Amino acid sequence: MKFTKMQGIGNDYVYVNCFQEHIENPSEVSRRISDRHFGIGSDGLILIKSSEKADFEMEMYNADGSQGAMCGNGMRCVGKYVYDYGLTDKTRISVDTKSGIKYLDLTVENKKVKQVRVNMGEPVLETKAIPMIYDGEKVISQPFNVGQDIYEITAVSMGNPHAVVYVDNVKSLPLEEIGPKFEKHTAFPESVNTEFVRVIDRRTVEMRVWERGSGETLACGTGACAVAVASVLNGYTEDEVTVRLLGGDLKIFWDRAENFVYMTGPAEVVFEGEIEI
Ligand SMILES: N[C@H](CCC[C@H](N)C(=O)O)C(=O)O
Repeated sequence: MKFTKMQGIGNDYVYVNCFQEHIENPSEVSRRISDRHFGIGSDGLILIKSSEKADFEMEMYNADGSQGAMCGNGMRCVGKYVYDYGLTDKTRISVDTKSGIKYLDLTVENKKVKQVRVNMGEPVLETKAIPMIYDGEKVISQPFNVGQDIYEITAVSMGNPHAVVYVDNVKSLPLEEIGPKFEKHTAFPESVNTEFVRVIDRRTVEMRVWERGSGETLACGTGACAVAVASVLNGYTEDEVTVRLLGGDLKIFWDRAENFVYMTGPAEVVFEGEIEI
């Protein structure tokens, strides 16, 4: 199987061009190749496929083999791949996903994509659509027992579920310990991606993320969007926020008039390779 290793601010996936390759069992392949010692090493697998409804389709799998519905950092890398590798010469493209069609604007320098702006769609707050088991329509800074502690959660879906928690210090968080407790929490029947956020000022936040199916990653694009929406809803920031993640920064803008969330950031190729699967 030929692959391209790419990363979006450190959120790294193995990309397979399914116009050329056919993957029988993507969940198993994702588990195998994601291992950072016995495989290629990645946060998961992303398949670039043809689509009847859009220019392309993105199919995404986490490192544990579970299929995700949407991947923001991955979407930027898909935009870079299809342009740089000659699958399209358009700089405005559409990519279908399990959470609907997303629209991308590609910024090209010297015939290569340097930056991508993605319309990530509408944030979803209704608990049944997150999905989240809760006796109420929305969860905005509501207290929940997680393990032995109480955390205030704001729940947002960007096509995948997110629990946003505000803390005073993200660096000292025992993420390995508390992350799995959120991931397995019974309030989230389809599990959840959890973001721990410190507000720096009205235009800047910093965060770490424990991802459903992948553990801590250096960045999460959909998570950064969920954090921006939660920060506006809680009155902490303006509608345009710089989200500082371990792997780099993302610019997020929640256009309240359109109710679309825009994410802008880089995408890079790390290396190309071939592996027996
Ligand atoms: N890292 C991705 C999110 C992956 C979400 C996945 N962990 C799931 O929802 O199952 C991003 O940049 O948006």
